[in-house]
Amino acid sequence: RWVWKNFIAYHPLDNIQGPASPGFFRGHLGLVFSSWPGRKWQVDIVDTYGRVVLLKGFCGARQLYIADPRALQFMTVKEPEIFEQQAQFISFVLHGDEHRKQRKILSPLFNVKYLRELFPVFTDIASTLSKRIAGEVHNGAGEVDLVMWLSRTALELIGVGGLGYSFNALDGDTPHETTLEVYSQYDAPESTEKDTSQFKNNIMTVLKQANQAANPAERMTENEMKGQINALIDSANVTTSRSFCRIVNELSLHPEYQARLRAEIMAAMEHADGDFDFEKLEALPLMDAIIRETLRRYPPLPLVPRTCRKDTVVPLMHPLTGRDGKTITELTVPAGTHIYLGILPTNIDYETWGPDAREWKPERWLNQLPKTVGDAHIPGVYAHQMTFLSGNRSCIGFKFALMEIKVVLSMLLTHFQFSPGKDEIEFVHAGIYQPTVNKVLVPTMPVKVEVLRVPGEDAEKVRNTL
Ligand code: HEM
Repeated sequence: RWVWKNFIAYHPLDNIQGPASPGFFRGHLGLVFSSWPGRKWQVDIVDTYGRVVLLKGFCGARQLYIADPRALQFMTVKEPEIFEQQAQFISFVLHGDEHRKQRKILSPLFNVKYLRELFPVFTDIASTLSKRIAGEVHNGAGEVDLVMWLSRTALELIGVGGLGYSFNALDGDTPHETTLEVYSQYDAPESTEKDTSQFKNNIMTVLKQANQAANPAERMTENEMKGQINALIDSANVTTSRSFCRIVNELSLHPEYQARLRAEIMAAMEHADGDFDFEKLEALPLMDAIIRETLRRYPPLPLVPRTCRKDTVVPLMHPLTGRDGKTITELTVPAGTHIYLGILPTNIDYETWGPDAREWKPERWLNQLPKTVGDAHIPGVYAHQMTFLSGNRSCIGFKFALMEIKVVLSMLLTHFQFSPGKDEIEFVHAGIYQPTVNKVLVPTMPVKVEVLRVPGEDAEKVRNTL
């Protein structure tokens, strides 16, 4: 029956176009998740076959790669319960009502009011980062591998900002606690020394309180709670740290934008007489444009996977041409089909963004966006892009992430000038993008750093560069 169903009988997806499978057992899996050609391959298949592509998974299983905005809207906003997340991937591993309840409980911790309170804490952490980087630069300029410091900063920001717990991640080579230690120390009275307890309402306390208040039969076990905390740290840490890396790298390759952004930040700071706060940071147009553009062009996650739970007809915005030459205006997706939601190809679609869609061009956000951007009805929660996804599984922490990026960038640019080091940095796909050099799959990002201002000292030299 399995052979009949999968290989002989008519299958509704067989009319969709796609590349030939490179092998029976792994199908295209090696290519979807490969580091080379990785991201480029995902864009190429959409360019070649259309915004829905038929791929093969294990033992010939049919899979779909989808980058059609209406289909993405349908799967993530209209029918997210049918197109469920695969548990082994990033994010909260809860489904249905449990997921909805948890999201509702946590939402207040990600709103602007709460983020405003976190601003000084973020600034402190970013300031420590500047000291650490300055400590690695001798004689005013040198190459620094920024990936380690930027990763540690992201960990510390989610630790203190999200969990009310300092990992001391910027304190040299201290090993980091496991979730188990963080979780149990958090309960213990002697933990107060490490506990940044001005944030009593952090994710950990809110989750614990909600769990205790729940009906005993519905309570999460301690292990499930730890799983949630782990998922949160994972979701928040690598995505954000890789975004820091990507933006710093782009600024090092585009010195004119780096100088303009530095001038924008310095002007706002001087105007505020050093009293730089959340609102002022939010109001910097070039900063916003650079972040939007980097996250659009280089989303840290190029795709997210889903599984279709029941036979469903999915509408399309862009009709496809089937293998039989006829037009397809909707897809019949059988239960059990694995689907990749194509974030990257949607973010850089020529029809939406115009002929410069694949350039890194922050200027587009400072001018009026083409009408086609609005007409595309991209369902994403942020800036017409799918980087933080859409619907009830969209990134709950995206405003948190944006504030982290803004605070870190403003601190870095008012202390340092970045330019390319001797090795070219290549961002490769390793589930998420990571910076590497010389095709070695170890996160590395050596960038030339010139100190413009020793942390804690006057900004005279920075002013002179403007
Ligand atoms: C630039 C940085 C970030 C990017 C690009 C990003 C992207 C995403 C994406 C694409 C998803 C959907 C995953 C899926 O459904 O399969 C997601 C979910 C999630 N993200 Fe983020 N994220 C970022 C930063 C953060 C931060 C800083 C936090 C926490 C402070 C966070 C917390 C979460 C959580 C908890 C979920 C699961 C939401 C749910 O299932 O209801 N993320 N993120």
